[in-house]
Amino acid sequence: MSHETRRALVTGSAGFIGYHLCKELLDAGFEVIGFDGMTDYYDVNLKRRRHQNLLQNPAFRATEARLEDLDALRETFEDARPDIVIHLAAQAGVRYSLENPRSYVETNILGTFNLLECAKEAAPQHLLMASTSSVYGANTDMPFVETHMTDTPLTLYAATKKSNENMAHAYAHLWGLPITMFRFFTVYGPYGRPDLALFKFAKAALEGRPIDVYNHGNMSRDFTYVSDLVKAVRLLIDAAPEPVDARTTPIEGDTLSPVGPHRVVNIGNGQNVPLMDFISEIERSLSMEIEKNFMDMQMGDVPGTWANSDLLERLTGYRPDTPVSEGIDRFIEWYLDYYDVKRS
Ligand SMILES: Cc1cn([C@H]2C[C@H](O)[C@@H](COP(=O)(O)OP(=O)(O)O[C@H]3O[C@H](C)C(=O)[C@H](O)[C@H]3O)O2)c(=O)[nH]c1=O
Repeated sequence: MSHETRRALVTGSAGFIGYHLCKELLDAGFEVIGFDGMTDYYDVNLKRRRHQNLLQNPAFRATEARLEDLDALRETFEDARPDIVIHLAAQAGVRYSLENPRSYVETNILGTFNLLECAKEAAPQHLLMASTSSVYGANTDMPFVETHMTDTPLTLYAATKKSNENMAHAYAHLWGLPITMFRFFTVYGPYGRPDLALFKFAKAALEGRPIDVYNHGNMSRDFTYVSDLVKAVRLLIDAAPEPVDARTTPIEGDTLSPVGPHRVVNIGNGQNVPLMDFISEIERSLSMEIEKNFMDMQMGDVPGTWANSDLLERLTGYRPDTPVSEGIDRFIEWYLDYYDVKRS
């Protein structure tokens, strides 16, 4: 490996987005050090398989430990000596935060605090961390722009992610640590999380069961294809927020903090797709009609999301653009193969 090789530490490397990001970084020539708690929020075998796939590449290695385990995290940082840190490990999921709120505080608040402390000591060139479109909460002014109000979270999940944005701001200000926070919009694709709508809908349909459709289908999402998202993250690595005294030309609509190298960026597809259209695309892809069980709005859910991705494009020259029809086809192809589904 050449001296030029950059080392990236990725937390949540066995997770859905982490897995795809590690692949993207390995393809781009990074040495990648993964860190994952392998929690049993969903099927751990899927997480194991993702790590196994990554381990095929000699430039990847990983530690299995929880973020809450400060000693293990510190040891990983000392071993990795990362140039770049990408913090994706989290307790994710909107609705599960009503069932098990404590896990969000433990992983997202305490775990992220540990991560920030380790990053402060390791002083990487750039720390990039995941936030979520859920921070827009009760805001209905769409598309969501990064400068919109995010003071009305509807779940503890959103509240912990907004706290992460604020904690990161304090560390950027106090210690000069360059931090980019990305707000992800409903990510989907192969190797996706089993609790996400696409996975649940495809599984139920193929097993001949009805799907639960929330708010009687009157919802919409900015569904973002995972390969687009990880490409955006990779490009943002080289767009670190500058220190306050080294700034040149301002960027229109930038969220750069006036008191530290901290910026927030939406990563979304820029399309507001009605839930029923998303379901129709799954039916088209599977060539079958799916039985629907229409339900009321779920507590804490937001009716719609839609990203303004102008800032991402100004920073990287790129904006996600995979249509849901294409992304769903790629997911279904993966699902049928991975679970060895025989169709008549
Ligand atoms: C699981 C499920 C979902 N839905 C609806 C609810 C939404 O309108 C849409 C997509 O739901 P999904 O759970 O895939 O994604 P979000 O609720 O947007 O949440 C996800 O994206 C955000 C950004 C994160 O930050 C969360 O971590 C992530 O879980 O389908 C149903 O109608 N039935 C179902 O069984």
